[in-house]
Formats: sequence, structure tokens, C-alpha cells
Amino acid sequence: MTTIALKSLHYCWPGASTPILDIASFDLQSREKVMLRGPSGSGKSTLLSAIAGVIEVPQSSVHVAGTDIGGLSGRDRDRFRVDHLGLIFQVFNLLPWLSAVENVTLPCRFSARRRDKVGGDPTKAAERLLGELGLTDVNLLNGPASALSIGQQQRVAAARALIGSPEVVLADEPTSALDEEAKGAFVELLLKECNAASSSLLFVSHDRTLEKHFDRTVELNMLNGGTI
Ligand SMILES: Nc1ncnc2c1ncn2[C@@H]1O[C@H](COP(=O)(O)OP(=O)(O)OP(=O)(O)O)[C@@H](O)[C@H]1O
Repeated sequence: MTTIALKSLHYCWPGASTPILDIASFDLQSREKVMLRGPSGSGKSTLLSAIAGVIEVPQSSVHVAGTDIGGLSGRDRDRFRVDHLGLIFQVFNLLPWLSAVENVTLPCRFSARRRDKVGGDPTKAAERLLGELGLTDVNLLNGPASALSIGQQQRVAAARALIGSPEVVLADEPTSALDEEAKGAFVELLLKECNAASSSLLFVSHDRTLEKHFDRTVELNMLNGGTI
């Protein structure tokens, strides 16, 4: 089954003279784990924004988890995003005044679907996920997120993306702040948890050493119809 289906995807940032995205077609299958590579400025983050419905891409076809994103109002896109997508960014965007566990349960506060998929107490689910990702210290789990190291914040961001088993996890260079050993270990954990949640993963990275962990690698320059 296809989880992401893009057809004739074009996008030009306001004021730019050429489109940054010009993609004839791209599919991501259910449970597939794909690495997206491309030079800096080639449009990788822009592509994730189009898939997440953060930017509008008129006259393009973007289907995610069976829904035509372009057919949704802004409000429905926000609802769709929290119901069906897990997002991990380069900057982890944790709420510093909440604890690690409270950050992880946030999607369940905003999405009944994610809460139902947890099928029990979201706090317990958050603690389980954080434990799987190697965070078990109760003081860390219940203390403010502002007290966490970069590597710990990244695990919290991953658990927040995965809670309630979204169909798709989009990760934008989440390993860029980590050393070589920590990068590989984090990707392995992320893939294991995506498998457990039956989530597809589109993972942006420049790092060729991580390629071996994924089902396939897609070069944005090859997808993009000669815009670069
Ligand atoms: N909000 C925005 N407004 C206008 N132009 C933008 C905006 N965001 C990105 N761009 C432009 O779109 C192009 C692609 O940026 P994008 O961040 O998608 O690339 P990237 O491949 O993710 O880069 P990097 O690997 O450096 O993160 C760049 O030229 C950038 O300046």
C-alpha cells in the first residue's frame, strides 16, 4: 500500500524565479524507510513541508495516508498533521517548561485518533517509548525538557513523533548534532520503533554513512526535474 503519493508536484517560493520543487512522481510505501539526500538548499525541507501540508502546493497532487492534502482547508490540514504524521526536526522544538514525558504525550492531547491508537494511558505509553529509546531515569523523564542534553532531547522528539503510531514519520536531519556513534545508534532505534508502530519513514540527511540502515535512498536532484 502507498502511504505517500506525489504527482506533478511543483512549488516556487514567493519571489523566487525558478521552482524549488518540480517532481513528476514519488511514492513511499507503507512501512517503507527511505533516506532523502540532496545538497544544501536543494529543497529537502521544502518537500517535507509540502508533504506535511505546512505549505500549499496548488495544481499538484499530494496524497498522504489516502488523503488528498490539497483538498483540505488550513484547519483540516492542521488536524490531519497531528492525526497522521510524526515530525522530527533538526531543532527539536520541545516545550522547555514541560517534562520529557509531557512533551511526548502532546500529540495525544491534540489528537483523539493518536490517543485512541495508544489504547491506554498516554503517560505510560510515553514512558515505554522513552525507555525503548534509552531514557529511563525518572528524574530526567519528569524534570523540565530544558535540562536535557541534545541527544536526550532528540530521543524525546522521536518518542513524540512516534506516540500513537502515525502512518508517516518525517525526520529533517535529526542526527546533525550527534557524533558518529550516536547517529547510527539513534537511527537504529528510530527504525525499530517505526517498525513497531508500522510507520513509514522519510528521513532527510546528508550523511552517506547512514544509508545502509534504510530500504532505499532517494536523491532529490534525481527526483527534481532539472531545477538545480
Ligand atoms: N520560508 C521561505 N521563504 C522563502 N524561501 C525559502 C523559505 N524556506 C526555504 N526557502 C528557500 O528554498 C530553498 C530550499 O530550501 P530548503 O530549506 O528546502 O533546502 P534544504 O535542501 O532542506 O537545505 P539544507 O540541507 O541546507 O537544510 C533555499 O533556496 C531557501 O532559501
